[in-house]
Amino acid sequence: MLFDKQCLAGKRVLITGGGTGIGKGLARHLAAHGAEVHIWGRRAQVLEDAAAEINAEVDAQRVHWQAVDIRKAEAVDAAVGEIWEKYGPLTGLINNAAANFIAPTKDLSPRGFEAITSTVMNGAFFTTHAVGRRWIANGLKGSIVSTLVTWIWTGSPFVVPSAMAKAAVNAMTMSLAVEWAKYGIRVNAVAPGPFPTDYAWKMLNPTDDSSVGATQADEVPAGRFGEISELGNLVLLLQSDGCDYITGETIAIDGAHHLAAPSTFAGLNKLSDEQWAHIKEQAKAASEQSKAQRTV
Ligand SMILES: CCC/C=C/C(=O)SCCNC(=O)CCNC(=O)[C@H](O)C(C)(C)COP(=O)([O-])OP(=O)([O-])OC[C@H]1O[C@@H](n2cnc3c(N)ncnc32)[C@H](O)[C@@H]1OP(=O)([O-])[O-]
Ligand SMILES: NC(=O)C1=CN([C@@H]2O[C@H](COP(=O)(O)OP(=O)(O)OC[C@H]3O[C@@H](n4cnc5c(N)ncnc54)[C@H](OP(=O)(O)O)[C@@H]3O)[C@@H](O)[C@H]2O)C=CC1
Repeated sequence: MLFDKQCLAGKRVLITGGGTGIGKGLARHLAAHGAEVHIWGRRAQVLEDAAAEINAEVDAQRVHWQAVDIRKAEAVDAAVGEIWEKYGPLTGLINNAAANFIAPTKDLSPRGFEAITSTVMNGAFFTTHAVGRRWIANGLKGSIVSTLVTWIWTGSPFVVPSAMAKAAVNAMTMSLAVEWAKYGIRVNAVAPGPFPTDYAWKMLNPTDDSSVGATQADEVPAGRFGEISELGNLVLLLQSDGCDYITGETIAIDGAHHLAAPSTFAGLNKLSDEQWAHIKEQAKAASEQSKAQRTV
């Protein structure tokens, strides 16, 4: 194990969308390093099962769950209040819940747009606000980390509501880092590349012909998908007291995926030496042809 098993002892971290995929992986990673973890989602059974699974692994009742729809501000505030009363103050928040699906933007209905943006943008704000205002009122410091996506820098076709809402949470990250630094509240984000998870892949790569750059390992310069344990290590560091001077940052963890954007020749990474030789042959032939026509 890279970090000490108890390095997060005394930390209490809320993870929205913590019952599945990346959120569940982060819950497992933080609990395995001594943190108390609270997970939220809209499916009680999924949350209960996830908490039981991780608690059995760490041999302690370290993961707690509440069924909360983060789109509902009052429910969010009540659930955060319940954590404070029943368990004590949080030390960290991970805004990880999201909704998304691929669709041509021209075919999106207002309700489809709303389903995604209200979860990603409003949900992250309501949760951040409910937790942050308690930290400020109680004179406590805290660490907020939001799970964004590299589309905040590049945009992305066919997932426009997600790209828009994640960009808004990036703006919240930079803005609150400045507004809340004086309270000792750090506000950062991570921007993962592709980390295949069950539900996200059903939404974003449902058929063979929907397999494009955003979900393909061979489009990542590092040549592979991300592993949740490495994302867990980054989040662990941001939730620890080890780097308190980092705030307002969104850190990409994507094997250089977004830097190899589709607007570049990044796709050529997959070509073999033989294919390159063929390309050179073709290009040289074209050059020779034009050379023959030169008059100066
Ligand atoms: C590289 C990876 C990056 C990963 C990023 C991620 O965020 S992965 C995270 C992935 N994880 C998740 O997404 C987890 C959470 N996801 C969910 O809860 C659901 O999948 C949800 C996103 C559909 C929202 O459910 P809900 O109960 O809130 O909503 P609802 O069912 O009532 O529909 C509302 C409106 O949307 C319309 N509509 C729906 N689907 C499609 C479609 N495919 N096409 C077109 N439209 C669609 C539907 O017709 C309706 O509009 P209408 O007809 O009334 O005008
Ligand atoms: N997987 C990947 O490659 C990447 C993922 N991300 C981001 O990582 C995060 C996790 O994604 P991933 O694990 O892949 O996908 P999942 O679909 O597994 O996770 C999304 C979670 O959000 C919860 N959720 C959705 N809507 C709400 C709501 N209204 N209230 C409370 N909880 C809600 C879901 O639970 P329920 O439906 O039960 O409410 C689910 O647990 C997301 O923010 C995503 O955008 C970013 C880049 C890449």
